[in-house]
Amino acid sequence: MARRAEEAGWKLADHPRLGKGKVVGVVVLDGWGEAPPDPFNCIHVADTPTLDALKKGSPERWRLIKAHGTAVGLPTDDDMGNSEVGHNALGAGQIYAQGAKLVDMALASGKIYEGEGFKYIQKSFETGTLHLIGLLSDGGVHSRIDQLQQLLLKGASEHGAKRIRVHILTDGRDVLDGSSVTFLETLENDLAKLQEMGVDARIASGGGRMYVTMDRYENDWQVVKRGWDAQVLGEAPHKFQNALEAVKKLREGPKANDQYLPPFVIVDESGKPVGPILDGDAVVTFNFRADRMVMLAKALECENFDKFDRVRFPKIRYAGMLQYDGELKLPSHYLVAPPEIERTSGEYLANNGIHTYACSETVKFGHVTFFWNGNRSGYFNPNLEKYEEIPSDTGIPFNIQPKMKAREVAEKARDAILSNKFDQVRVNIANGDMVGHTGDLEATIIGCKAADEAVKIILDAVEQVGGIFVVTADHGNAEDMVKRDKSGKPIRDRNGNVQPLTSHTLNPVPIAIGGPGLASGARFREDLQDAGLANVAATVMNLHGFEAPNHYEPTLIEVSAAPYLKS
Ligand SMILES: O=C(O)[C@H](O)COP(=O)(O)O
Ligand SMILES: [Mn+2]
Ligand SMILES: [Mn+2]
Repeated sequence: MARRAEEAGWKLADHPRLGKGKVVGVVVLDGWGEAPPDPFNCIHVADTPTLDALKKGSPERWRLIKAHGTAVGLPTDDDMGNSEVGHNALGAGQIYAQGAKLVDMALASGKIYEGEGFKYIQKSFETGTLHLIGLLSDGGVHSRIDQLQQLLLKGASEHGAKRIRVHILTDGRDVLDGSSVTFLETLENDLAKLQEMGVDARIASGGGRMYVTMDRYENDWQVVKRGWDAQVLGEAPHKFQNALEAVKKLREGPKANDQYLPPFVIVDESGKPVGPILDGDAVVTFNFRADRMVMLAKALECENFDKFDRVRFPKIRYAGMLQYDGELKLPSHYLVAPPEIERTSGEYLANNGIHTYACSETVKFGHVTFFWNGNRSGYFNPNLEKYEEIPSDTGIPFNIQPKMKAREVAEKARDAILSNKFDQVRVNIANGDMVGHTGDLEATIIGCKAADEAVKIILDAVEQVGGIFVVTADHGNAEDMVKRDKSGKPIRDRNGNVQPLTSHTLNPVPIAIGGPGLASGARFREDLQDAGLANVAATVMNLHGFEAPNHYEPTLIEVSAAPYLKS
């Protein structure tokens, strides 16, 4: 093994001051940023003694790091962080231009229309319909409406599409609830312009992203089926002649919101759906992010498919905005090549004999495995790695069960740490993020407390075996749950009500290191004020007793011969 690693350039140098053989517990708190104390900061309001103690510990072992914008490969510093880019950066130790940026570049240069993917779907433009399916918002996490507009207006119609049908998924998760109406108006406006130009362009179906289509990690295939029925078969419980009317009306339903709108189809005067997907059509899923599109990609592309009854499997030309799964090569056609994230810390550590255990519940399982490993789902070395998934609750919003599976995940991690079989035990604790996205403050406070308790279970196990811990997060969410004005004050309506912020934030996230196995002279450096998530991989490698490769973002820690002094 050592020889092979050396030959392929995978061998890591020994760290001059940090030894090997200590278990390193790596905890990623999903959606856990740092913000000033405030009634809408659910992390502050919640009882979180474990995380509080880490923060109060000392600046040598607790600090903040950037988790948004260019620090994680997003187009601008106005882009909030998200799990995909966050875990990519944490695991890869390098900053890659991410999907949003790659699509922007391909559109700006026009290269998107010269690529194999576009040329492939273009073959259907003469006689078939072009269907565009995806998340309609400017959230920039899974998709962006301006990319749809450019692809639609400039691209497809200028390149010969004569009949276009858009299948929308309303957001309210990466953007404010209720904003679906404005995005829809923008889209209708664009479609009207296309119609004036002689293109038969319409919305064909819709539904809320969390209830229709955008499930992930195979948590609930019924979500994808609901979308399939509306988009492909033209069948849904709600039928409207106009999409704006559909969304406005369906939002009136009890507990209805953008994320969970029921599926609807648009029909003509005779009640016939205006845009089912038929043989000979082209389909583009315009989300650039993989996790919540790859299930639909499977349904659209795989001959053998048993997840639900598709009823009809149309012969289409299908392309993803990006390729969503590089190993399965799915979809096989795509408009923009995904980032090639290489030489991740997981692969290095596997090549240097490190045994790794990774665990999360279903809704975040791929985050701590697939995203962490540079969008790769398998093991690097099955003899050294074990990935375990705890099934998430299905069919309910997470504010109903805000504790989620935090305790179960922590207990698995505890057992893995105590087993002495693993060098690294890595988990994602989902509550801050998943409950934060519901906009329900009370539930989020409960979720944050549950996450803190989970961290305690893991830190206690680390303590017991004389190990080391790293506790950090992938981006903010639960620390700010209200829409604010420019000065930071919550915006209130006439009745004094605030609008919950369901999305992620631009805030930095904490990172804490410690544990009895951590060398007494190890401390955070002071010269890396601008450090971000990509600096964590080198740090973790150090804690395993290795130097990080030169092309990695620098480690956050330094080790002096003498113990550091608490300030
Ligand atoms: O997919 C989601 O749930 C949100 O759009 C983003 O959340 P995540 O980046 O934390 O997964
Ligand atoms: Mn996340
Ligand atoms: Mn999230």
